[in-house]
Amino acid sequence: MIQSDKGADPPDKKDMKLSTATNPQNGLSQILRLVLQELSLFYSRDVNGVCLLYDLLHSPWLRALLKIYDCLQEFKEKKLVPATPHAQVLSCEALLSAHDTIAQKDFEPLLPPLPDNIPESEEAMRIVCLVKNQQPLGATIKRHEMTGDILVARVIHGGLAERSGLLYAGDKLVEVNGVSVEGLDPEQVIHILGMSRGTIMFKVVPVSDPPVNSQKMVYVRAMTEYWPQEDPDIPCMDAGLPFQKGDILQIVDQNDALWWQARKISDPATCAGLVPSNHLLKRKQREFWWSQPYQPHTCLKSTLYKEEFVGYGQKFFIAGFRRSMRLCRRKSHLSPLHASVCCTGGCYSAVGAPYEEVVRYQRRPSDKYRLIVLMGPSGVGVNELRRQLIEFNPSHFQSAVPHTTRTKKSYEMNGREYHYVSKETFESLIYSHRMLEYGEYKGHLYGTSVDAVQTVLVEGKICVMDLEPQDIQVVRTHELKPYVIFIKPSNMRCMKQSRKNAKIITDYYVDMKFKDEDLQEMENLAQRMETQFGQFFDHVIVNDSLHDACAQLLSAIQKAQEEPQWVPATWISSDTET
Ligand SMILES: Nc1ncnc2c1ncn2[C@@H]1O[C@H](COP(=O)(O)OP(=O)(O)OP(=O)(O)O)[C@@H](O)[C@H]1O
Repeated sequence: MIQSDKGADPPDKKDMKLSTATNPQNGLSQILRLVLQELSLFYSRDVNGVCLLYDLLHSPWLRALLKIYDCLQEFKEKKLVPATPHAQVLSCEALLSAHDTIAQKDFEPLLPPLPDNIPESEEAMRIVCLVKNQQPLGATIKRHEMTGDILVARVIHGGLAERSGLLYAGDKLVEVNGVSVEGLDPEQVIHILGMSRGTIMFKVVPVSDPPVNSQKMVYVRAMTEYWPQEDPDIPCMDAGLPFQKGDILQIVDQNDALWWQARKISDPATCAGLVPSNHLLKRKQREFWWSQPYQPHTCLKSTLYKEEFVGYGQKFFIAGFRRSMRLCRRKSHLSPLHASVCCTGGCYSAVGAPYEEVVRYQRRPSDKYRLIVLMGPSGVGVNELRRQLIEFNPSHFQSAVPHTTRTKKSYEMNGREYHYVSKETFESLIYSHRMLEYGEYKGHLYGTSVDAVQTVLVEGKICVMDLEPQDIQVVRTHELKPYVIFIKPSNMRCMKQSRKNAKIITDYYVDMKFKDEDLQEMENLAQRMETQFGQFFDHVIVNDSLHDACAQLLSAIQKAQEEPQWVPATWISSDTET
């Protein structure tokens, strides 16, 4: 039996490969030697035995021989054969002929000689041939107000015309596909272009100084929306780029004071489009797009006041969940104090800058964590999610301890539930812009200070705070680099189901169940918040299933801290740490 013949075992496959690779001769003679050795053992055996045949077929040397045969066969098939027996001679001749043509400047087609008597005023023409494909040509034309000439108004970045490098803004069109454009309207020229198939030939008088785009690429966040179809002023509606609040745009050309060229970073492959410049959009916003100011939740009226210890009854104490603090937050916009400071403090007005310059920011492991801001309509679950997050990992996530002017109760501790301060101290914090949010409730002031947030961040923890949207501009500083997560209700049908046992907090009822009107109000408010403040939201989570929403929140926070994000450019340029 071959199995018993251990002494004649072939060297293992790996070694065989190695030795074959270093010296093919050695490997082959080794195999052949093995074959002869093995064959000698077969002489004395019964040639009719099935076992013999079995052993023979399973013997490693036979397989090795078959492999060698396959390799030889493959090599024979692969052998390269020249396409023609004279290939080498032919290629040599072609090279020499090309060399001679270039050396003798023997180019075709031969152009007729220039006439001797060209008047000085004769304009040089350029003939441009573009092959039309599915894409637009990427250029706009206009009629010169004085001369009536048809001019290339702008060449769109990334379009066919720009990529050809042959058409420039300011070039004068003379002919399109052999048809003179003299006296035609731009619309008639567009019609000729629309009718043409395949190649389009332009005869142009080139502009004397083609514009050079030396500006650096700028990225901006759209703080408003823009719909070219609804803008009667846009020079070419088809070339317009629509965008929504919060879209990140790459501004590729700012040569024109009124109309910039931009592309969305979510769609980088497409050619650019026209967008109003910062100056123009600001003007348009003032003229047409004054959106209705946001009206926060005002339906809660104080009648019966009963202190409720929201924040207790958990496994441990978490600051910033007190009922009075939460009710006060909702009313903060109504406070006259808030209004007076807010206006001098540069809070967001409905007509703010339409574009905000942004850059990519990647937090370094040694940097403090970014502040996490949760916001959403009252009752959507902002506090529930914040509480779950802190309970999930209290050594990693924490709330800031708020300030209040009310007196400390016997069971409270200064710096645990609140920082208890005098009205004067509280107001001086407001006037020195050290309060991120504040409000008045039942004659007392409540609020969260920058320092309270910094205390959490300096400890190397992630500070998670709940904020009303009208306070968003106050926290948007390079110091805190907030990442804003909007918590959104799902549709009414799902909310009715998921909020069956949920309790709403009001200042006259404790543990009141959600009514349909509450859910409807929540949905309306969420829509208004999104419309007015959507540009500030870095991430949106629909809070339907609490479990899913928590998981999404955790993952969003991780991304905010560990992955590059678009942030206002001012946060980075004024950041001494980076
Ligand atoms: N996904 C959810 N499924 C079921 N119940 C939820 C969900 N999210 C929140 N709740 C419940 O809804 C109620 C209101 O939530 P929460 O107190 O967090 O609201 P809120 O957004 O903080 O509003 P407010 O600031 O007015 O208190 C609570 O009883 C909470 O447990």
